[in-house]
Formats: sequence, structure tokens, C-alpha cells
Amino acid sequence: MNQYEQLCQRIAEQGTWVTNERTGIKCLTVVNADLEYDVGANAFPLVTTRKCFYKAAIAELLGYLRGYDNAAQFRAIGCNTWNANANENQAWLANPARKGTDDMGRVYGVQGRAWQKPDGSSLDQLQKVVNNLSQGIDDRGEIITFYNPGEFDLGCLRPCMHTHTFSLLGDTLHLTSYMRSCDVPLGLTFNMPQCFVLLALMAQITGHKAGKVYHKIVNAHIYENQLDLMVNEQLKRAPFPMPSLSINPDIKSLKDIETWVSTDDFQVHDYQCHPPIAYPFAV
Ligand SMILES: Nc1nc(=O)c2c([nH]1)NC[C@@H]1CN(c3ccc(C(=O)N[C@@H](CCC(=O)O)C(=O)O)cc3)CN21
Ligand SMILES: O=c1ccn([C@H]2C[C@H](O)[C@@H](COP(=O)(O)O)O2)c(=O)[nH]1
Repeated sequence: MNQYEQLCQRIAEQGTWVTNERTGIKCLTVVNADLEYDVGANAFPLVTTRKCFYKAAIAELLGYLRGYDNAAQFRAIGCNTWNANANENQAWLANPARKGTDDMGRVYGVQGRAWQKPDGSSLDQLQKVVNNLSQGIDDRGEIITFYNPGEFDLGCLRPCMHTHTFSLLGDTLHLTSYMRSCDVPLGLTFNMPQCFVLLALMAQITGHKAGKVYHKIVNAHIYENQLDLMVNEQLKRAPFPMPSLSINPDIKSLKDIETWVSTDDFQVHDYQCHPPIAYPFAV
């Protein structure tokens, strides 16, 4: 059993039932989980005990890096994950800040690329980190945070993977990523490869070796309507060896990521997996 399945098992065996107001579905929950991905060794953390959709996960990450704020933009690059939160969540539909169909508001990428400053201008957190790392600078604050409590009411959902901190040790770049809330059967299968790709891409465009990702999760949960599939189906399957990932070496800058990069620039090798499982999604 590897780290993903161990976390699932831990929740199943030791979790506490917690009611969730927002979705109305209770969750079996643990606090504090640490996952680690070795990007330097190219061990791509794609779950093998069910078929996972890494192209959609990478597309979602590309959308965040480009500062997208609309589910149609995500769909256009092969990612459907924001349709429900943008268009079916009653609280967001009733929010006067919502600009219409598919609008997600000031979430993730908007905060990462255009954090609103008091003087009316905006701050591009990602560009600052790229500039520093490209010059070999780690000021011990190479942080991109999407967590802006003053603007929660302007977005459809608070960010779950909310902060990414880069650390440069010699010529090797590492990443520590923080997550406040984790849907382990669904969201985490996207978030693990996303953290890996984020470090791999940042190392590639800033000219460093990629080291490790340290993924720190606070609230890790399985929704009640997902538990039976997890315990009686997925956890009965034996994991396969981890696949690897290759990234188009022509990707050399943040501009490249913003302009022409697509999911076709990422190839997964040796992905042997069990059949898909359609887990229910809580809006
Ligand atoms: N309840 C909930 N769980 C989440 O994981 C989650 C949210 N809400 N809201 C915001 C984003 C959207 N995310 C999502 C949304 C949908 C899938 C999903 O349906 N995945 C399926 C099919 C993927 C595909 O076909 O592309 C899967 O089997 O992984 C995954 C992550 C992650 N986040
Ligand atoms: O990248 C993501 C985004 C979202 N999630 C999950 C975690 C929760 O189940 C929901 C968000 O609900 P909150 O009420 O805002 O905590 O989405 C994820 O796992 N990964």
C-alpha cells in the first residue's frame, strides 16, 4: 500500500464523522496528513488503484497559472472541474458579485496573478517568484498564496490548496504546498499530480533541478456517499508501480505557459491502473 491508499485506510479506520453545512453531506475526517513526492526521481504521484484523469488535472493547474476566473476557460483547455461550483452552488448563484454563467469570481489564479492592492494596482505573485528563482534568489518568502479572506465573498469557493512555498537549496528547487480541506477520493487525485507538475514546471522555467514536494493537508475527508466505494472497491485493489512524466523541454518561460502550453506537452509513461470509479461529487 502506498501513501495515498494509506491515507484512505487511515480515514476509514480512524476518522471521525463531521457534519458539513456547506454541502449538507457529512464526512469521515482526519486532521493532519503529510504526503511527499519525489520530482527529482520522476515518481509521478498518479493514483493507480483507479483510473485517474491527469490531463484534466494538469489543465486545471495551467488555468490557475494563467489566472483564469471562468469555468468556460477551464473547459476550453480540457478541464470540467469548475462547472458545478460556478453554476450549481446556490450560495454563489445568489451572490451579487457573480458576473454570470461560468463566472468563478476572485478565486485561485486571480489571487495568484492579480492580488488587489489598496492603491488600486495589482500584484503578480507568480511573476515575482519566477523572477527571483530565475536569478537564484530565495528570499525565504517565495510564496504564492490564493488565500485572501477579505475577498472570500467575491468567489465561488475558498481555495483548498491555498499556499505554495518554493525553497531553493543550492541548485535544487523544492515545494511545500498547504491544503486546508481535502476531498480524498476526488480532489486529492488531482492535487497530487498538480503539485508535482507545479514544481517540475517551475524548476524547468527557472533553470534548476527539481527536488521534492511536501504536501501538507489539514482536514482530509471522505464524504459519506463515497465511503462504500472507497472501502469495498478501491481499497481492495493492489497498487501498481508509479508512472513517470515527461514535459516538453521547449517550455522555457512563464510566457510560454501563458500562451501556447497545452496538456499535449505532458506525457505520462507506464501508467498501469485499475478501472475508473465514479465517485459522487458534493457541490
Ligand atoms: N466536493 C468537492 N470536491 C473536490 O475535490 C473539489 C470541489 N468540491 N470543488 C472544487 C474543485 C473541483 N475539483 C474536482 C471536481 C471534479 C472532479 C471529478 O469529477 N473527477 C472525476 C472525473 C474527472 C474527469 O473526467 O475529467 C474523477 O473520476 O476524478 C475532480 C476534482 C476539485 N475540487
Ligand atoms: O483542489 C481542491 C479543491 C477542492 N477540494 C475539495 C475539498 C472539499 O471537499 C471541497 C471544498 O469544500 P469547502 O467547504 O470549501 O472545504 O472541495 C479538494 O479536495 N481539492
